[in-house]
Amino acid sequence: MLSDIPRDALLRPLTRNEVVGMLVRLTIFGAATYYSIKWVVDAFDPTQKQKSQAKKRAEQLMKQIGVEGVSLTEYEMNIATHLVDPRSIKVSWRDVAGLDEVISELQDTVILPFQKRHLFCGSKLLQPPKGVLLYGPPGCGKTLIAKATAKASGCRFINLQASTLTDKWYGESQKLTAAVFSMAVKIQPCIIFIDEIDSFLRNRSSMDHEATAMMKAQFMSLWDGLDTAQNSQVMVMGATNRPQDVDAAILRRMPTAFHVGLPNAAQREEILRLILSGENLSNAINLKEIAGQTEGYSGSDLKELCRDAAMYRVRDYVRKQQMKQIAQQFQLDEEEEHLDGTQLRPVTQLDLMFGLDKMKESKQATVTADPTNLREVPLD
Ligand SMILES: Nc1ncnc2c1ncn2[C@@H]1O[C@H](COP(=O)(O)OP(=O)(O)OP(=O)(O)O)[C@@H](O)[C@H]1O
Repeated sequence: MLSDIPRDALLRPLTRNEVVGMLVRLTIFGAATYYSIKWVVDAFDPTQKQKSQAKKRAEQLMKQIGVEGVSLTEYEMNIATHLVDPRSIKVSWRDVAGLDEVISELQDTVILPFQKRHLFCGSKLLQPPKGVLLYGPPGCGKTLIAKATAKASGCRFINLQASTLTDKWYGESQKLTAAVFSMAVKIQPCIIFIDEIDSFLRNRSSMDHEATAMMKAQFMSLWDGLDTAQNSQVMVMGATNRPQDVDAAILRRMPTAFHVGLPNAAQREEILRLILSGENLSNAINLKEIAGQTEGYSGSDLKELCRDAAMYRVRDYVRKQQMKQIAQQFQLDEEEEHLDGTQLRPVTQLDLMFGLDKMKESKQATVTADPTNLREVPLD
């Protein structure tokens, strides 16, 4: 084919127009190749749908919490799906009973530095902690406190599940870990909350997978980076039932630790009062008596007890309605006229006692199955 072109034409230098034309053709060809390859890769990527859903959700959440004009990487977008809008959190301090001391300390050490930033700027001694640990047995209010803290501080809140970082391909975990911190800095003030931090940052051992060990080391170094950035308003808040399983190096990074222990009798009474507030209670209710008989119960146990107690009157109501229908069938409705009401009867002391008995039985079964479940674990 080249032989058909006159020799002169091949040897003469290209004109300006020809060079421009060639460059344009090359650019179009390059762009077409790039987009075709991208389209094929995207079409065969099984996580593509997930990624675009995550992007949409992240954008929506960012808009909701009032972050605009911040551009996020693909990995930061993924982390952004775990953002919580403090205004959408229903829990406030009023929903936490019997933990006044913890709340007051949290207000001083965590919330104040976020809210009154100017008072903490001048002094190195007054720098807010970069890590806070809530520890204690299950069901005693750690998550409740974390949520109320986020609400009260007005900070952006990343509710990070360990699996978000760990259940990933090799290399992805490290990128996501980096994204947690870079995104938190972009949207600060921000609290990174990690529930069950022991499962994520547990004692390092020689058995650790290389990727896990690297991810932990990276997490710590990024965390330390927050310290050097004096003005950063990012805090890691961890919660655990098993502080003894958390890596010692991680515990050192959370010098401010709050023990959220099993409630004593007075605290149990407060929790019961809070849980039952708003319920229709009989005048003869004696919460002190129930509190006295629930030694070793967590707030969550007490809630379950009250739920059971409240259910007895629903069952009573349904049973009486059924009796009424049967009576009507036998034309006995005059006698059963008083059952016509649609109101539930008040919760009585007897209901609570029944609830307590049921709870005792189920606790007995749990203790037999796993005695370590209900034991309180000290920090050191
Ligand atoms: N101090 C409390 N005041 C009011 N309610 C409480 C309190 N403690 C626990 N509860 C009730 O128990 C439920 C469970 O509490 P929460 O999830 O905060 O416990 P937790 O300590 O985080 O438990 P886990 O370690 O199992 O995650 C709460 O939703 C709340 O209804």
